[in-house]
Amino acid sequence: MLKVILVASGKGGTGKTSLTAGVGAALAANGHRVLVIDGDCGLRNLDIVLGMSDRVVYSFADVAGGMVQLADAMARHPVYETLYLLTAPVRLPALSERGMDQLAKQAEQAGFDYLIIDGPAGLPAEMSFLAHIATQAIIVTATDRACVRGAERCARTIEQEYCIQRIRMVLNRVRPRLISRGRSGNIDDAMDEAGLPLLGIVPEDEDLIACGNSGTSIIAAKKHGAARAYQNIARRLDGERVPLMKI
Ligand SMILES: Nc1ncnc2c1ncn2[C@@H]1O[C@H](COP(=O)(O)OP(=O)(O)OP(=O)(O)O)[C@@H](O)[C@H]1O
Repeated sequence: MLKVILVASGKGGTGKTSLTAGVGAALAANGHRVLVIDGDCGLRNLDIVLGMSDRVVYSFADVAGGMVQLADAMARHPVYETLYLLTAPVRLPALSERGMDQLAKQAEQAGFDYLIIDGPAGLPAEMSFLAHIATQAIIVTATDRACVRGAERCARTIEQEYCIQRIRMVLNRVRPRLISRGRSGNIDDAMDEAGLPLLGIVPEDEDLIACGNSGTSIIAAKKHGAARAYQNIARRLDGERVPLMKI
């Protein structure tokens, strides 16, 4: 059965796109059929991080609006054959819940196991349409208190307004040295402040920045650091019990 996962955050730039690309590639590398959608209307960049800018023509809004079928609109990843991308429209489109339902239905009929939506930061108007089809959410946050507070607010709204019950948190850009010196919030404090179960932690990893710029998959490039963290998260999404990585 198709799992539809919304990746969201309170603040911008917390690592949603990097996580969507990394976890999507990890799930595909583990044999799943994965459709990733860039939900950041007007500010799309998942195609760049996936190295697929030259492959995208249609957006998810074209499919939801009935202008094109999913099978004709989605683009296949150059390395992972079971990973597909549907990009975001360049302008904010008129969306409908019915259109989004049709999109999810087509994804299910096409045999996808996962549909991962790289959502916009915060809670703009289009969020309600993206959240409408989601059955679970991942909130991505840094460990600093302001960011965690934003994550908590975002999670609460997603739960109350869009009725998504399964919401988990990923702590990104975790820097153990700063934590041990007391200069960065620690993992327990972040969990207490957000009141959310932890799906995973991703260490600060400068290779991510280089990979994102060149469109190289971090999963293909290395086995440790953020790549390992994304692999662990993919396995947990799949129901495996995987201990938190030591960083
Ligand atoms: N664990 C990490 N270590 C180092 N850099 C990271 C990490 N995660 C993300 N980044 C970098 O942070 C920047 C923002 O990440 P990303 O684009 O994934 O965030 P976003 O939440 O999707 O942003 P937006 O809210 O603007 O859509 C990028 O340059 C990315 O390479």
